[in-house]
Amino acid sequence: MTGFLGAGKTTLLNHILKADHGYKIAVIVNEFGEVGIDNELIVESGEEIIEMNNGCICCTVRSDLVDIMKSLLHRKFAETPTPVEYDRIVVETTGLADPGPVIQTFLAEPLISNFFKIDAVITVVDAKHAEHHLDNGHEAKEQVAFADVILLNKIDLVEKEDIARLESRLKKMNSHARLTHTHQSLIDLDQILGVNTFDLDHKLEVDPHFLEEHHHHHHDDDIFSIVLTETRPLDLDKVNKFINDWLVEHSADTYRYKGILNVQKTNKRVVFQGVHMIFGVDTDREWNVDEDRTSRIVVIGKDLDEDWFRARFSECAVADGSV
Ligand SMILES: Nc1nc2c(ncn2[C@@H]2O[C@H](COP(=O)(O)OP(=O)(O)OP(=O)(O)O)[C@@H](O)[C@H]2O)c(=O)[nH]1
Repeated sequence: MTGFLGAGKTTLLNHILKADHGYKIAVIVNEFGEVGIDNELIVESGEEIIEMNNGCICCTVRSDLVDIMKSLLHRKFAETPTPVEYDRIVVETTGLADPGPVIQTFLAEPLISNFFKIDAVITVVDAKHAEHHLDNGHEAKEQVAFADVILLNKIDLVEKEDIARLESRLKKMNSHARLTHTHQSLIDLDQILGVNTFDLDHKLEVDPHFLEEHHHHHHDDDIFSIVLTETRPLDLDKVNKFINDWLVEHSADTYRYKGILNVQKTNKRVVFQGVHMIFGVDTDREWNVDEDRTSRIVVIGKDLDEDWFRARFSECAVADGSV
């Protein structure tokens, strides 16, 4: 499962985990940024969820992916203290991952290619922001080009003629993939699980060299993440002001942001996330008694003004530190 930052991958994953499809699914999630927030946003499902937060699945931690797959194999078939049952594995890549090297990892390692089959490369496309991302970087293009199934998501945010223009652009980039329009990544799971549409010849047409061992993916250095933390409770009015100023001054450079905030006068966690100008703030569960209530925001973007974010976030703390 791939797709640019904020396209709707975790939303799709949650849809898969909540649905009544009868499969046991193991999930591997790779997140961009040093602090994992996705794990907090994935629904409780009792399925095995393995996080990879130490780097990008398509380059620096490809060997970790191999180790995780081998360990899943071992835990299914050998007698181990931590057995796990699954019939399928869903891998959610980061929004900046190039799918080619990830696919290559599955095919190049004999133990993995003997026991696992790639069912489909599913690419979620953000109908609102895709044109900007396709125009400004190579990752979004690769993700579309390598897809077997494309979810053209967030159709609620765009006009019909914009969807038609984007759809025709996507079809020109990849005529092989099946394309479906979605809202909140809601798709009939028969269209994405057990579809057996992975086509190696198609991938080789996209990139004749992608199976070569030395293939190396280079991320644009100007896209990076910063993590903001604050141990003091936050004042909601100040947070609102911070977010307003952020959207006015920095929405173009902030590709994706997610945060879990400890706001004064509420015992619930405040979850804040967005993509460029489109953002949402909501409360979710209550903080657990022993839980560390440090507020954390991960911001991923282009040439981020780190000093501005740090200074402004620290001003959101309540003046006297009261809860
Ligand atoms: N309006 C609208 N918002 C959506 C839709 N699908 C997802 N979202 C929202 O878009 C934001 C990003 O969704 P995620 O599912 O977290 O995206 P993602 O691809 O996992 O993001 P990263 O893992 O950070 O790359 C969230 O706030 C979602 O609630 C949709 O169809 N319409």
